[in-house]
Amino acid sequence: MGIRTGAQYIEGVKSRNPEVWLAGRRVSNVYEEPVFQAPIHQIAKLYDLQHDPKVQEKITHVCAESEERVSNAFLVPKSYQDLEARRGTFEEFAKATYGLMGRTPDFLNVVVTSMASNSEFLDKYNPEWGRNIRNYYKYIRDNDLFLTHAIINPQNDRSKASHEQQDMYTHLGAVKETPEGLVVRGAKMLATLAPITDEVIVYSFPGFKPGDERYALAFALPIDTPGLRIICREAMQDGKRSVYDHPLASRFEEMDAVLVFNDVLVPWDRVFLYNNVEAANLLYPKAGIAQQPAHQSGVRGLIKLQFATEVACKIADSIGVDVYLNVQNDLGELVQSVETIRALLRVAEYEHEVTASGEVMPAYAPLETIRGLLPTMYPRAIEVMQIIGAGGLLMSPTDADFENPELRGDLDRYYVGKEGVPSEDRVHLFKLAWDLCGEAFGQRLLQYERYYTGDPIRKRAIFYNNFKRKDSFELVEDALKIYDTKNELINN
Ligand SMILES: Cc1cc2nc3c(=O)[nH]c(=O)nc-3n(C[C@H](O)[C@H](O)[C@H](O)COP(=O)(O)OP(=O)(O)OC[C@H]3O[C@@H](n4cnc5c(N)ncnc54)[C@H](O)[C@@H]3O)c2cc1C
Ligand SMILES: O=C(O)Cc1ccc(O)c(O)c1
Repeated sequence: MGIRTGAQYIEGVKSRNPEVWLAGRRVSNVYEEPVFQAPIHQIAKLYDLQHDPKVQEKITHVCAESEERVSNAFLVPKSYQDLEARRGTFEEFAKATYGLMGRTPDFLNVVVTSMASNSEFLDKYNPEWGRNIRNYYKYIRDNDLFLTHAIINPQNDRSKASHEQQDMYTHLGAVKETPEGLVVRGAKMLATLAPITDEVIVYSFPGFKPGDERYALAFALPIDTPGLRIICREAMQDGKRSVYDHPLASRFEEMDAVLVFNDVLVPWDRVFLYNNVEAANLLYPKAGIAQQPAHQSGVRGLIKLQFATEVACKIADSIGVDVYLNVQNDLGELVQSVETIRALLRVAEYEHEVTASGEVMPAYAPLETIRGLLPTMYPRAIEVMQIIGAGGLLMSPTDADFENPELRGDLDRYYVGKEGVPSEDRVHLFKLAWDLCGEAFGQRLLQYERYYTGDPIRKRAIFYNNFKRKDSFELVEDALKIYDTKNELINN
């Protein structure tokens, strides 16, 4: 089949009835659920983009193996040009959502592509695992599927390993083997967009300890698999809020969910790893998922930071405060943050690494630096927006107020911005800013930037330890050598 249209994606959503729970009730029809309507249509828009003649060549290619047109997210990069082509897809998808939706289909499509192309290390443990992930890659590529993922254990007692939790199946684990497959029980988080996806993939970041064997697993399933329960967090919009009052929150909310597996059968051909602590700990570093998906995260994060920066600049300009040095300093800092991430992305692409099989990956150090910096740069952009918007963020009336002729005169007079900025435009802009920096919707976007890639503190510590292990510290070594006054080496 190759690239799907938005209508085909929606047909898929309508054809399924996953067990979704929202605010205490079972959602009877995911497509008709007001909370999911806008995000479904945002995702559909991305599928339609793949058919838009203006960008089709930029974001898709004809796959040599299937001879069908597929997303560039399914490309196994072999050159810098392939990285550029893949970046094209990430960029167009992120621009269409202002970088606010992190788990658009391209993200997990890259994860699975990378797992499949680097799956050989699994053969040593079980040749079926590598074969299964390679077949799964072809399946999602050829059917252009949209996946969610759940890789974190629920937050119960983080000071204890999975096998030390109060209940053996609080964390998702294997219960038994059957001729048809593996039966799994327990919970995983935090499956973003789960209710409106086609499939779920489960794997883990490293950290398994001996004794954790039953929890060391990776697999994928259709999202409506019997026994799989999706428990949504509280929605941040009800699907009925005005687009004028909430220009972003009304459209771009990504639902997050805990997945509960009630003795779910995973067919053997969908098991990628099982009962093996060593293999599970190697999955993240060996299967390229530390690097290939971070390319998507970096491009998307750049566009989100750029968007927040533009919003901060526009609100400052609309009320004439960007004539002040302190405001220019804050806004200049945000523009420099954008430039920093942009430069790091280019370095990651230019200084790409080539694996033994010839696969090209963006370079680790600049990608990891992006991952280290965005969790503070994005919250800082939000803080600057709050500081510049100040009380204005809290004086916005609603579109209903603008529609009331009794009030309209006052609104036009007292909510006006600097010359040339009518009140309705100024209020609209401040509402856009409030969605980002005040609403629960915006707080989630901030929390996402802090944690989408794992705990930023531990990630930076790993980065430092890798640096220390590999760097030869030759500048310091050289400076410690003893030279005489003519700069001749006396003592090595
Ligand atoms: C908006 C959002 C969307 C997400 N979407 C997804 C998704 O689609 N799929 C998915 O699988 N995951 C998703 N995640 C989850 C994300 O991967 C985790 O939030 C992230 O890995 C951090 O784990 P945690 O939240 O369990 O925090 P924890 O690991 O519980 O950390 C909590 C705090 O304790 C500290 N801490 C915990 N353990 C240690 C330790 N061993 N040493 C030192 N300090 C420690 C941390 O520094 C942190 O401050 C999402 C998260 C957010 C916020
Ligand atoms: O670290 C990144 O930037 C991207 C990334 C890769 C794999 C994951 O499972 C994940 O949640 C996030």
